[in-house]
Amino acid sequence: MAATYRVLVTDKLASEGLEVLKADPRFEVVVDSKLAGDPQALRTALGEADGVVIRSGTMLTPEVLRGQTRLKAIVRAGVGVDNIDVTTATRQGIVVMNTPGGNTLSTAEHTLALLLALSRNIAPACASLKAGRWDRSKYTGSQLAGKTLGIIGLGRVGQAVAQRAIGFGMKVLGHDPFLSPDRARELGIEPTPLAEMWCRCDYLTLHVPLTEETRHLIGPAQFAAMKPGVRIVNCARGGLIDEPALIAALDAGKVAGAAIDVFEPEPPPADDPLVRHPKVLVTPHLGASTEEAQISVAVEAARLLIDFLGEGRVRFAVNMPNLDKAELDELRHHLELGRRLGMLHAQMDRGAARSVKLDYRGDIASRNTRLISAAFTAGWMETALTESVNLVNALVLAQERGIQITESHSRDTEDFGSLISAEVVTDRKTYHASAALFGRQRMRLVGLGPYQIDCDLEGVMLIFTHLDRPGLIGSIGTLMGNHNVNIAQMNVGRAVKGGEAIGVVNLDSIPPEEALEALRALPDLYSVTVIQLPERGELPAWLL
Ligand SMILES: NC(=O)C1=CN([C@@H]2O[C@H](COP(=O)(O)OP(=O)(O)OC[C@H]3O[C@@H](n4cnc5c(N)ncnc54)[C@H](O)[C@@H]3O)[C@@H](O)[C@H]2O)C=CC1
Ligand SMILES: O=C(O)C(=O)COP(=O)(O)O
Repeated sequence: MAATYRVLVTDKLASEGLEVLKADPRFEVVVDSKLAGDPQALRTALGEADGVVIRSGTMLTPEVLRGQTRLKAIVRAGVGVDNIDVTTATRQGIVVMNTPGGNTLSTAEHTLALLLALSRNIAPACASLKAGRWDRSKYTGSQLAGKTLGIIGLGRVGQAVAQRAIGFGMKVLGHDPFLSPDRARELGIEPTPLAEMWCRCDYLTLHVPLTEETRHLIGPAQFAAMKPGVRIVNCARGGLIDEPALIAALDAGKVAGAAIDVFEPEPPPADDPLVRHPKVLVTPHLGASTEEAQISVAVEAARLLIDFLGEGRVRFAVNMPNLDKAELDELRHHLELGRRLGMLHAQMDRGAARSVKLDYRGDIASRNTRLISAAFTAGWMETALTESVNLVNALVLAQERGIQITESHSRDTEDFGSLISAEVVTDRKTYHASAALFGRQRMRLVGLGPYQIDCDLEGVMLIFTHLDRPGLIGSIGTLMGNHNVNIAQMNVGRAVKGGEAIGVVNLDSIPPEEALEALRALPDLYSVTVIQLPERGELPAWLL
């Protein structure tokens, strides 16, 4: 059987992960770590891949990702996604996933290893002895027990470090805006504002992601506020510490020592002053480099890709809500209903969009409606945009265009188990349409403008407004027949007898232009629109 999906692996991945991918006949695996150092070749190779697995060595920059049309998934075998331009990936409709948890313990242990090695001068003492010296007093260290450790970032790694430091008899202070003070106390950590942390700690360790907000979290002002003789460990990301400011603080004696596992850039230049500094202990980004962590993240990365590309299941995505297989199976038809409603709106009114209001009623109101709104938006924008729109990027693309997509929810419905209504405001008009599923998957249009209607939301639909009078519907039928266009179904709706009414005719083919001209010339026919939707059962690739 020929493989369906091509997966590129551009960083060193444990063979156990590669085996998981290779064992699935749907997957062709291409391993090429040279690509990580060649952005142009990487860009070209990604053009022929459905998924890519990376670690921290591959930079997925905007230049590499822009314009990628085949690539659907990026999996980071590890935690930090700062080497991926997630914004560009999202705009391109590419899901970005990571494997949190798999390397937590190894990273926490490495942090403790650095903390101990720094305090006990392990590296210089080892080098000295190997050079033939027996220098015991020069390498007198400092004990961890009884000292205060400040942890910035109390996520998985930060908490695991806290637990271990407490085991060494340290007092632990912590700062994390997303951990409640009560939970921190339960973990034995004293929640502490950053300003207070600097002046109270003998040791500081960082465990936050690198973002625009955390870049240079520690700079000259923070070093100035620190307790003299503080020791610093960084096993998170190089950009978190302003490196020249750290060197100055080390030289001034304010900081007694630093242990650094991560750099900016990686690898650092051979003459990097921080790497060469005598008070700095360095390792080459080894936090996650244990056999156990590497097997765990590689196997998990492979499973994430198989689940996503093979089954449409989204786990550990950083740029879209997670979606498991059962939920996707259950929501699939509602997602498609939302998408078709969006496609209908786009064709009913081609004015400049201002806002969209989606109203969810009944059972569907308690489901993941944000995804249905994304599906609506994808359907609504897909013909207008050159880039492909899917569940990942639809809401972002709308937001970038200044279009607000809002939702309302209500458990009550009058006639339907679940009802989705969309109101789109453009510079021309405000248009309203509602749809519901009949049975599990029959998609029905049940409201158009002020009218109730009931017809299949599929294929070619001729929608017309007209005066509610005898004979008009018959002449439309005759006209279609004369042009050899077969009518599959016909439905009419009206607000009052003898007033303006709406008609929806499901056709087997698109009527020729002469037929439409003849229709428009019929007396008492006010508007005619031809809508083209997917046929019954047809789903886009991203919903299969
Ligand atoms: N050296 C290595 O090999 C490894 C490095 N890492 C790095 O460690 C970081 C943490 O990993 P995990 O603990 O697994 O991630 P996590 O997502 O569980 O924890 C990150 C924590 O940082 C907190 N945070 C975010 N901004 C903050 C701020 N401004 N101040 C204080 N806290 C803030 C978050 O609320 C979260 O609790 C990763 O983002 C990655 O950069 C992770 C694994 C291996
Ligand atoms: O998981 C992370 O964030 C790490 O920093 C580990 O990086 P690596 O996969 O070892 O290149």
